[in-house]
Amino acid sequence: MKILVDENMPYAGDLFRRLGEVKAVPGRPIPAAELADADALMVRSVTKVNEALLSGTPIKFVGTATAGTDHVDEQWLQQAGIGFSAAPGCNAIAVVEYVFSSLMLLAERDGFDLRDRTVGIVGVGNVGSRLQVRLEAWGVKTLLCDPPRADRGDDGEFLPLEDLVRDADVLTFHTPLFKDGPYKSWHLADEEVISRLKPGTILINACRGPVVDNAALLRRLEAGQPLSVILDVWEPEPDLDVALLEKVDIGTAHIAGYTLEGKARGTTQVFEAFSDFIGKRQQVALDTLLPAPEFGRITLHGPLDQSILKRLIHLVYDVRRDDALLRKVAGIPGEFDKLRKNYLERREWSSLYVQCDDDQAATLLQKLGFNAVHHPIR
Ligand SMILES: NC(=O)c1ccc[n+]([C@@H]2O[C@H](COP(=O)([O-])OP(=O)(O)OC[C@H]3O[C@@H](n4cnc5c(N)ncnc54)[C@H](O)[C@@H]3O)[C@@H](O)[C@H]2O)c1
Ligand SMILES: O=C(O)[C@H](O)[C@H](O)COP(=O)(O)O
Repeated sequence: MKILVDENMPYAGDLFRRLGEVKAVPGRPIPAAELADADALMVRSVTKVNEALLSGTPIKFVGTATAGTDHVDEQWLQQAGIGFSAAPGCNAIAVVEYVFSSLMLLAERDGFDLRDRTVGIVGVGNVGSRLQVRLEAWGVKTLLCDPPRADRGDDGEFLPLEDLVRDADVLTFHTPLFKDGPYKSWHLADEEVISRLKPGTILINACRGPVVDNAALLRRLEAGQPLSVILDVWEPEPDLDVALLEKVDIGTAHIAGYTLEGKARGTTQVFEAFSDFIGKRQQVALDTLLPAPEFGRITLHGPLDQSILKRLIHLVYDVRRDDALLRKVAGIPGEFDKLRKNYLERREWSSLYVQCDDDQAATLLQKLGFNAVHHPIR
């Protein structure tokens, strides 16, 4: 059995080799000749999976090691009898930590306490709900918008987008990209929505570029609308508008989900789904794959305040490194994808063991996702 895996899928070789012959290939585009004799295809979000790619090939299963699935024509796969699995939630923690890393940066730069701000979360799924939990653990008020969940009658107070636009100081988007249908999210933040944002609003897009109308956003910023903007995703990718990048406060190359843990979870989720599909069910413990982190252990004296939390967060991951890397190469063909391919190792907060002599600091850090313990420190 021949299994094609995207070359940007850590641990894929080691895992899929247990099931067959593995060939690592570029994802943008997948070399057509490799598909001619392959049985399974494991992709990332850069590969459009549809009839044009797979018709006439022997592919029987497609896995995408990503949360988003807008690059996959699931309806066609189903009618073609091709098995499919995504990796829901695999990188949700990474995106949450990206958002925190960015907000801590702006809080320090602009001199505000995050706990005095209200954060509007649009899309309260794997990412949005984890973001809500961590923000609330830190004492930040959140407002939630998720029409599909509201319509399903899920617990929680779900508000219309207009309310978040009116009342939130930070508006952060975490929806799938739906180009049409009842929950269309294409240009959810259009020119009208953007123009109604309060002065000083922080606008974040870490889901899919076209959820925010990039041309409209640039027009509003050029017209002097006072916003802070954090963009991890762009319309279009990889050829983002450099003029927009120059106007945003933080701009990165679609890497919000790129922790080692997030990528490893993505790979293991599709590996497990494929092993199940072929009737050779296997499970993988994530910690057997991951190396020791660069910073493994730290001691913290006394209580936790925003400045200390900011330093802890940035010790594990400081978004400025990815912002600087993108600004250096933006506009040069091929460089956006190269940044993503050669992404520097990044870990999640849980990789940092924090020994605290303050009980409350330890409890709070645990709630925020650090591996914290309360222990007297000599
Ligand atoms: N930048 C990155 O690296 C990165 C990483 C992970 C996910 N993503 C993107 O973020 C999206 C969200 O990720 P997730 O794991 O939370 O997905 P998810 O499917 O778990 O959650 C998405 C939520 O959005 C809601 N939603 C759908 N349409 C909506 C609309 N029109 N308005 C408001 N809410 C709506 C859904 O009901 C759901 O609760 C993914 O689909 C993916 O495209 C990006
Ligand atoms: O949908 C996702 O999971 C993310 O957007 C993911 O991080 C995208 O990364 P890629 O698949 O493009 O490497």
